[in-house]
Amino acid sequence: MLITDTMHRIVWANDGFTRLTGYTLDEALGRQPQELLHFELTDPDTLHGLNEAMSVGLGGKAELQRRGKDGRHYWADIEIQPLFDDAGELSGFMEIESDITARKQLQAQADEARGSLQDLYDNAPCAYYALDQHGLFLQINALGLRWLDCTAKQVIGKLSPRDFFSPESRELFDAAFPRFMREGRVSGLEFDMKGRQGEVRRVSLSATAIYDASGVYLRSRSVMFDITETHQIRQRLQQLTLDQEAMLESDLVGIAKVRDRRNVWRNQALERMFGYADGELLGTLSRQLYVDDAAYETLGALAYPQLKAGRRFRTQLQMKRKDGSLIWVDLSGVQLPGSGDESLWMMVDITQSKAHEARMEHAALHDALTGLPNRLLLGDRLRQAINASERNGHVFALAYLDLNGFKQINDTHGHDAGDEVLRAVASRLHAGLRASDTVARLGGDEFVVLLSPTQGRSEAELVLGRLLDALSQPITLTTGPQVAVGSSLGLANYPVDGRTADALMRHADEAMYANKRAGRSRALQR
Ligand SMILES: Nc1nc2c(ncn2[C@@H]2O[C@H](COP(=O)(O)OP(=O)(O)OP(=O)(O)O)[C@@H](O)[C@H]2O)c(=O)[nH]1
Repeated sequence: MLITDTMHRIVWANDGFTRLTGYTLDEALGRQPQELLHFELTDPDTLHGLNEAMSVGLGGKAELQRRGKDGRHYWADIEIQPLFDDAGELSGFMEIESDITARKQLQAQADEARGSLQDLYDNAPCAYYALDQHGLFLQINALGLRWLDCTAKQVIGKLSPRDFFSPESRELFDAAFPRFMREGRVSGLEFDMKGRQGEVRRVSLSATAIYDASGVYLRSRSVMFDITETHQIRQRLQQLTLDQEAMLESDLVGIAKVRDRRNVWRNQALERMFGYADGELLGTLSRQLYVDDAAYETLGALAYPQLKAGRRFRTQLQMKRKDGSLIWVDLSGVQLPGSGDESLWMMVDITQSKAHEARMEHAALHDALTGLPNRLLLGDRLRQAINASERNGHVFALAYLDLNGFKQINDTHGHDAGDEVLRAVASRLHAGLRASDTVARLGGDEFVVLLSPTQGRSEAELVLGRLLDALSQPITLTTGPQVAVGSSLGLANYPVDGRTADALMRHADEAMYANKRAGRSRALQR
């Protein structure tokens, strides 16, 4: 404690002053406390306010930073009171100063701790908030506000998280919040939340409830994590699993996982495709799906080296159903990565498309009316015959055949009757030949017979003579009448009459016309 005169000069100080500042009374006398104990970090505004008050004869209170005689800084709590003489005139000031350094230090530490907690609270990677019993925000950290795109003022006491939720999430919240208030805990609830600017997040919420002494709910302590990315990945994985299951359970593709050629997994489509009951193929050897041992061994020998080399194996082959019937299968296999010796096989029943393919191929190469090979297939067979004869020196014959009087049948009995005659001619020609011979219809009433290698020309002529005999027999139409057609024939022998398909055809054609012109209905002249 000290006393100053009106000029703020120290006129008295007690022992406490000496203990606090280090200055003796003698050293202090006549000096101003400000000059004696001034410390530059002292808040100038506080000091100024105090001086102002004293200049008009008032006292005041302040917390100031001081420096003692030994240079030690300390915080002082200062209370100044004006002193008056008997006449009521201001005679000086009494100053009571106490050391509050320890308290100030504690306060500073507490402020710092509070600051770092606030920092943690605001910048944590999650939203922290508290909700009152109506579900309204009592408090929310900076990140939470950022997610909502709101200021604290806009939400505290006014809004609830549910105001930012999708309709489904709102329903979930409305059901969960009363239960949470009763049970005091909720964990990992997921909501879809949308900030005011429209940014959508998936959040996971956990909270504990705080109650007063009588068990009345006061507030929540809630934490919300942004799990948008995890949620998206989870959804993608789910979709992928669904896709995969759909694919594996596809009705069209039979799938088997195979180890040591045994089915360790299969889908139902596989069993359906091969006529087995559900589960019947599980654990069985794949041998039973093959036509025979040879097919099974051949497939294994072809496929497994490819699979081991990391390549996909694919083929089309006939396989066997449980009832023994055969199906065409498009089979592809691949080694399963990281599975040791397991491979995955996919099988598609292509029986129908194979049959369709065969029909298309037949249609492209055969005459629709008679079913005989057409010009295209004849050309192919002819070239094959030439190649074979070039290799082995055999001879063969080609005959061009054209009906006579056919137009008349059409004109008299109708086009259907004409068709019937063409079919009858085709069947007679076919019946009169060996399997290795070819009879083709070029169109209209023109046919070509390709005889496989013969012993000589006479043998060919013998066969053709029989054919012409057969053709000259009357044909009874389904409508009743009998008709007869003649035929002119021209022969070409390989290699004497030509070495190419074109040359042979031309020669036979010309020979046929020559015969027709000469009126030789069944002549065999060249
Ligand atoms: N019904 C039927 N007639 C056909 C078909 N293709 C061609 N024609 C007919 O067959 C007839 C062939 O005529 P031509 O070659 O003069 O027959 P042709 O009376 O035997 O006389 P030549 O061959 O000269 O001896 C024509 O009237 C064609 O319209 C067919 O697929 N079905």
